[in-house]
Amino acid sequence: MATPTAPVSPPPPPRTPAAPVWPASTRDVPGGGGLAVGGVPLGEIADRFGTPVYVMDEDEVRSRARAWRAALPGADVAYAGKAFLSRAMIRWIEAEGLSLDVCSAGELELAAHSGFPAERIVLHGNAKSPDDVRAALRLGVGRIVIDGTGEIARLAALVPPGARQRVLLRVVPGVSAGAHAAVRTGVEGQKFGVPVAGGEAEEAVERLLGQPRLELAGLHCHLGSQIAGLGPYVTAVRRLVPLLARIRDRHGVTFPELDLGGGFAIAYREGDPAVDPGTYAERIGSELDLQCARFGLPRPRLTVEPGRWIAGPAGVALYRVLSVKTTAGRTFVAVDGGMSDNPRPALYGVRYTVRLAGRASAAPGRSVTVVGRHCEAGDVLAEDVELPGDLRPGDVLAVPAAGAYHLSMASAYNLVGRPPVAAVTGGRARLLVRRETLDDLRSREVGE
Ligand SMILES: Cc1ncc(COP(=O)(O)O)c(C=O)c1O
Ligand SMILES: N[C@@H](CCCC[NH3+])C(=O)O
Repeated sequence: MATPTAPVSPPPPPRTPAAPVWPASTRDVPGGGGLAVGGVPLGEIADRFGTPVYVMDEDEVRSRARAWRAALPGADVAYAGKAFLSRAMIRWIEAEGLSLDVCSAGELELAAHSGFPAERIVLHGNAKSPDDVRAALRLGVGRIVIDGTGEIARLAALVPPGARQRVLLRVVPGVSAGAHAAVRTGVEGQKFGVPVAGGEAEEAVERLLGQPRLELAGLHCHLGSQIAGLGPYVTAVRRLVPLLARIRDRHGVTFPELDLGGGFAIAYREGDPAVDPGTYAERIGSELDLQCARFGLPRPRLTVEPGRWIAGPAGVALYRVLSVKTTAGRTFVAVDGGMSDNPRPALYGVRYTVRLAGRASAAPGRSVTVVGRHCEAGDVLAEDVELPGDLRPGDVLAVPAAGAYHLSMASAYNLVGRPPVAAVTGGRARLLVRRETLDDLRSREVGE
């Protein structure tokens, strides 16, 4: 009788390596002083600028920007400003040689007034307002991404006679990817782009090619956000290159550019996978070569649009503990910020890790839930995290991976005012953006 063999399970898919959650400059302060980032003790930052406060590690931002440029020589790396934008951030991105993706006249004007070259700016938006488009044309942005067929004639009509605006067409390749349904933009049935399936994209290309004031330079797609694997990007290339070939066959046009968007995952908690730019470059680059060779197309210049990957891990949010309360067997540590400065837990169910930052503690840890100060039970930052048992009001807590989509999505909920941003580098901290004060909020009240 044959010996029964153990059932053979397929080999596990290759996992993206775990990524650091804290900026590379994070250290323990000697003598029990807690944590430091960029050479500055976080407790000192909390005392100097107040809490909540967002700390951006300038060197971390710059090295992350450089990582994408180094991984993709010759490609265009456009930082997606929606993740976090401030004058300093714009200057760092400019100095590192990146382009900038904006999606409103507000982001665009801030970039232009901060000296960012307009030709390196890409304007996005599924519903660009007349102000957005006018600002883009006045400032001379390099590319405008067309999101729908209805936009084509409207935009062309605003381009002054004799001028030509370079555009890309945002297409939907039918690829479902992203950490939450709300951020999956690569599939049909959501508001962005023009589907490849069913010929809609080809129809839009035809219309664009018929507009002498628009210069269609290529296709764009953005699959979604917080995408940890590369499979979706490979599939997108496999769908977009055949579309490029169909366009070439039908219209005799070969586009010089292909923009594959952003969406690269970062780690929010220890052990989370993240995208590695080098691996992306290798995998997507070789797929692009393969598909282009297959269809006899020259390889277009690639654009990528990382937002979160550059800004997220460079940011640390600091809060002060306001209360520690044990109720019905659970301990809640409430801090002086929450869903008004970080709506991500409430929007996408994301949970963060937290550390005591203002001092060291030898007290044994206990499991607590860190909550915000807002009027909702869902205002939770971190669930069942281990923090020292002697945690008390006044302690400073630090939340990592806080540089992207926190402040840029912050609100004035409960009229607490948005936190300031301080940059750290080389042992020094400086204020980039001041706190929104109650006077700021009251000054908007102009009627009775
Ligand atoms: C068009 C476009 N490009 C780039 C990004 C940046 O995404 P992420 O911050 O996930 O890299 C976004 C947002 O998801 C986007 O909508
Ligand atoms: N705001 C989302 C990502 C959406 C990206 C914008 N296209 C987040 O916090 O994860």
